Amino acid sequence: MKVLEKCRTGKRVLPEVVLESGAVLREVEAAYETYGELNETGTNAVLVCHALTGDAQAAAWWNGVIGPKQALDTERYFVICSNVLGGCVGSTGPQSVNPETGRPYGSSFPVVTIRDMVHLQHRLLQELGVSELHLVIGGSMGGLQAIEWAVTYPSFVRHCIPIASAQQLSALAIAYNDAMRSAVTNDPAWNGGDYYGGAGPVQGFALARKIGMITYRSFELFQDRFGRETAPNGTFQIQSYLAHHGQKLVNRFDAGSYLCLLNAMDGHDVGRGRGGLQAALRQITARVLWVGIDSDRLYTAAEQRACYEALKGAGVKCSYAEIQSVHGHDAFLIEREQTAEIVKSFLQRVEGTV
Ligand SMILES: CC(=O)SCCNC(=O)CCNC(=O)[C@H](O)C(C)(C)COP(=O)(O)OP(=O)(O)OC[C@H]1O[C@@H](n2cnc3c(N)ncnc32)[C@H](O)[C@@H]1OP(=O)(O)O
Ligand SMILES: N[C@@H](CCO)C(=O)O
Repeated sequence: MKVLEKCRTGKRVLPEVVLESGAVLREVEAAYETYGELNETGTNAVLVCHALTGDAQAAAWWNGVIGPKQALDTERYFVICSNVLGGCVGSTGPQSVNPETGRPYGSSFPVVTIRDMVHLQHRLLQELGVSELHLVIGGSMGGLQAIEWAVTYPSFVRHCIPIASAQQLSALAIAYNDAMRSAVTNDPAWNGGDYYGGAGPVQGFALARKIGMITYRSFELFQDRFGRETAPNGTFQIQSYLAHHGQKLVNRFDAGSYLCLLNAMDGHDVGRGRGGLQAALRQITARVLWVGIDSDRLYTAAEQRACYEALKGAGVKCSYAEIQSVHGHDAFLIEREQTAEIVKSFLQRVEGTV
C-alpha cells in the first residue's frame, strides 16, 4: 500500500502523567503512527482516534479512508493515530510493567478516563510539533475522544467528526459494558486483574467479545448471513461465528486493557465538571460533523441525531450525515468507501474547495 511508504511508527515516553483521578503514572508510553508530512506551521494535522480494540495502525484498519488522494489525503495532511492510554498495543496499560515495582500493573492500574486519553494525545501532538488540529476524527470510542477533544481544547481543534458515538455514554451502552465486564470478572482466572504470566480469563473474555459482537452487528446482517444455518458440528453458524470472534480477540487483545477501556467509556460525559452538557458544548469553536449509522443498535441513529441537535442547540457550527448500511455499529470500519465520501465532502465544504 502506497501510504505505508510514508508511514512512521514511533513511541514517546512521558516521565509523568497526572490523571483526572489524581493518580500519577510514571514513564508513560504513547505508541503512534504518522502518515504524510507536518507543514512548517504545524497546522495540517489530522488526529484519528481508534475504537475499543483498535490500534495506532490507522492506515491499515481505515484503508480507503487514509492515504494519498484519499479522504484523509496524506499528500496534504499529517495524519496521526496513537494507541490510547490504557490500551495494549504499544501504549501504557494494565499489562505494562510498573516501573516502581518491576511487575505488571494488573489490578493496581488506575482508572483512566476519555479525558486522560485526550490529555496524553495533546502532549504527544505538542512533542511532535503540532500547533493545531485541522481535524480530529474517530468512531465509537474514537468518537468519544473526538468530541472530548473539541470541548477540552477548543482553540486547538478546527474540525471534528465523531462517528457512531456519544457526548455522554448512554444507559444501553453502559448496560452492555456491564455484561461484558461481568463475563470477564466472573472467570476465576481473572484473579482480580492480576493474571499476567498465566493464561488469564480466556473463557470470560471470549464471552465478552461474543456479547460485544452481537451489539456491533444488525438483525438483518445476522439473518441474511446466517439465518438458521448449522455448522458441521451441529451448532448454528451464528454460534460458530461468535465463537470465532471470541477466540480471535483473546488471541490479539488483553482482557485487563479491555475492562480499563470499558470503564473509561462508561465514565464519558463531556458535561462532567463543566456545568452540564449544554454548557460544555458551548465551549466548542470547531466545526463539527456528527455521523450516525442507520442500522446501529448500540449508538442508535436516533441518539446520533439527538447529539447533533444538542450541538445545534449549543450554537455549535455543525452538520449531520448518516452511513446507510446493513452492518450495524461496525459500519464505520466496514463501509470505508461511504465513510470516506462523507469525510471528503465535509472537508471540501469547510475548506471551500467545492
Ligand atoms: C481490518 C483490520 O485491519 S482490523 C485491525 C485493527 N483492529 C481494529 O480496528 C479493531 C476493530 N476491528 C473490527 O472490529 C473488525 O476487524 C472489523 C469490524 C473491522 C471487520 O470485521 P470482521 O471481523 O473482519 O468481519 P466479519 O464480521 O465479516 O467476520 C469475518 C471473520 O468471521 C469468520 N466467520 C465468518 N462466518 C463464520 C462462521 N460461520 N463460523 C466461524 N467463523 C466465521 C471469517 O472467517 C472471518 O474470520 P477472520 O477475521 O479470522 O478472517
Ligand atoms: N468493533 C470495533 C468497534 C467497537 O466499538 C472494535 O472492536 O474496536
